[in-house]
Amino acid sequence: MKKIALFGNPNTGKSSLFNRLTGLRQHVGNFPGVTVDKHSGFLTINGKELELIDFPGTYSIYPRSKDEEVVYNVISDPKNPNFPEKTIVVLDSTNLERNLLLFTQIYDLGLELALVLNMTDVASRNGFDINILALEQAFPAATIIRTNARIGTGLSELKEWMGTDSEPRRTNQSSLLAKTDIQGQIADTNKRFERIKPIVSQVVSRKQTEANFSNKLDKWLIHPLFGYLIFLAILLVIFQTVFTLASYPMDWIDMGTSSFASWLGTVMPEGIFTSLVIDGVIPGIGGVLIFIPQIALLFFMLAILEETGYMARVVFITDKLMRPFGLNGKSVVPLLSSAACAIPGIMATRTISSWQERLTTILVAPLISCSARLPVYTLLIGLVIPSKIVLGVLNLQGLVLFALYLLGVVSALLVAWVIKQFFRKKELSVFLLEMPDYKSPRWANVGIEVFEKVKIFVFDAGKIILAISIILWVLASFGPGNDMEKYSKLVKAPIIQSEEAVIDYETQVASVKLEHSYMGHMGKFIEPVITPLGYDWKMGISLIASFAAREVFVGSLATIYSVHDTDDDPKQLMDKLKVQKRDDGTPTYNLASGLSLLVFYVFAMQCMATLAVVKRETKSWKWPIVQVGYMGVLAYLGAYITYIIFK
Ligand SMILES: Nc1nc2c(ncn2[C@@H]2O[C@H](COP(=O)(O)OP(=O)(O)OP(=O)(O)O)[C@@H](O)[C@H]2O)c(=O)[nH]1
Ligand SMILES: [Mg+2]
Repeated sequence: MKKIALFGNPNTGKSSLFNRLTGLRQHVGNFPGVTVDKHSGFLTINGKELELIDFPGTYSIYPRSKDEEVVYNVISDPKNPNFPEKTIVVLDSTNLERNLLLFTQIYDLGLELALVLNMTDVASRNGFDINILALEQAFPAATIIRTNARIGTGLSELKEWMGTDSEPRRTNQSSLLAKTDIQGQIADTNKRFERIKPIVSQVVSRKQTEANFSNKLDKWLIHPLFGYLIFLAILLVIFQTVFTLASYPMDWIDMGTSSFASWLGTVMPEGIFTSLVIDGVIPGIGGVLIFIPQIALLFFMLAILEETGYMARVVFITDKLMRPFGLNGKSVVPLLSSAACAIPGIMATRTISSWQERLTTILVAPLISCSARLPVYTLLIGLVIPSKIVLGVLNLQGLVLFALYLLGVVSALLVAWVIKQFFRKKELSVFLLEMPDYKSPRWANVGIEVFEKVKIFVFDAGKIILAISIILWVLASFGPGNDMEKYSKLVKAPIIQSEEAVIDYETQVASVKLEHSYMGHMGKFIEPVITPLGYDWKMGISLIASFAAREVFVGSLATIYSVHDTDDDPKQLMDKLKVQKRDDGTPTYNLASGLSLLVFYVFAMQCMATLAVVKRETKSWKWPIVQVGYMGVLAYLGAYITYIIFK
């Protein structure tokens, strides 16, 4: 079958054309780097079936990153199964000078090609006048077609060209440089711009129009001071929304799953299977559903920012700040989103086209303190930090909370810097980023984006989360021999059958059972390892249980210390923890062990949902394992040092 390739700079409308021609739904976004892999679709012209391949946008055929290699690999090798018979190079008519670099590189290879001038509407709105005759003279071997992919003008002409038979042409690969010849590529790029400049000045003339809408807005939005302030304000709004608005549906989901579970408890016969469903499967499913509101809301807002073109400005103004750390401007939104939850944050790294920078962002994102750490922070701070005023106005507890968040951010940047030293990859220093015009968002695109993100999370990450929930349930519900039964019989049954006494009895039984379960044994087993950090086996159990999710820490401590209803009265658990003593009579939860636990929670990778998403996004178990490893080492060392200092 005849293959036709779509090449072009990022954000020139390749995917829009592809969708128009093939009727498929490729994700389109007003943001460079939306397509990160090639996609093919089929169409029939004059009874002949053709395969159209949409490639990721690149500024040059020489790759600057892994995902851009796909273009070079195909075009440098006529034997490649995807080597096209015909090639369409899509150019943004408002920026010919930059777009022609890639075009001349492909033109010189002698392929059968069409030069598609897209965005003609934007060009004429901005007063550009393009002299087609002069362009034809400069590139006689190419067919020039003008299009507007948004509404579909010029498509019939393009289809006609695609349908005509072409004579087999000998491609001329001699102008192609080696992929690794960076010096040669830079020299070649400079030479090409020398050649392009006079062509552009002949082809393009521009009427002096008033500063257009986009330019006027940009005066403020990429202003060196106001740009940042506006961005911060927008972020504040996003977080507030994700935090507050999402908390309602999250509460409903939480309530819904727990009341469903307790209802099931009343109708199902008592036994292992019921316990599996109620304590393993339903909390597992609930643990997946609970993240949906945050994911949907965040991506709804990010999709709007992306569609309008604002995101490209964010990338532009933050890029310089992030480069020294091996990150780029596109890492900013994922990292900031991680303060709400690392899961949508990591999923948002898709827009980072450089694999190295994307991986770095993914690896450090969970170091940013997320909302699940907050209950743990609050409990422990309340326990070991006195509520007093320091430096005149600051509350010490608030200050510690702030310090924990700061520790997360600083360590994320430092780790990113360390990762950069590992990679040491030479990237071409020419970084071109263009500002797309502001456009009003297309709601269909926003909807598709939100739906896709939620779907990926539920189906791919959901499976793993459910599996780990069940494993944890097994560990907590079974124990060696029949110790669990034996010891729980020793708990004295209440003499007076008041409701309170019964609940009290049940929570004590649960606590004894947990102590003698596999999980309890694991807690005791790891005790020697965590004693240097100032922890005992009870904390050990909670640490293991909170591998599922950090907030489980509070709940499992409540079970161990036989406190029921932490939701209604968190003070009850705190009071109980305050009076716990070690063997030598000192309090279990003192400043040193409390701070050590806090530091542990800043660093430790205790969220299976995040791991599941990292596995999904990096398509291998390698990176989640690396993440658990390095964060575990940080957590252990950090907690150890903290304990030594404050002991
Ligand atoms: N006004 C106007 N907008 C267009 C035109 N063609 C595409 N767009 C818009 O430009 C943006 C980018 O389009 P895409 O099709 O995603 O561009 P792409 O070249 O595939 O981008 P990458 O995959 O990132 O390289 C979208 O918001 C489109 O709706 C056009 O001719 N006129
Ligand atoms: Mg695309």
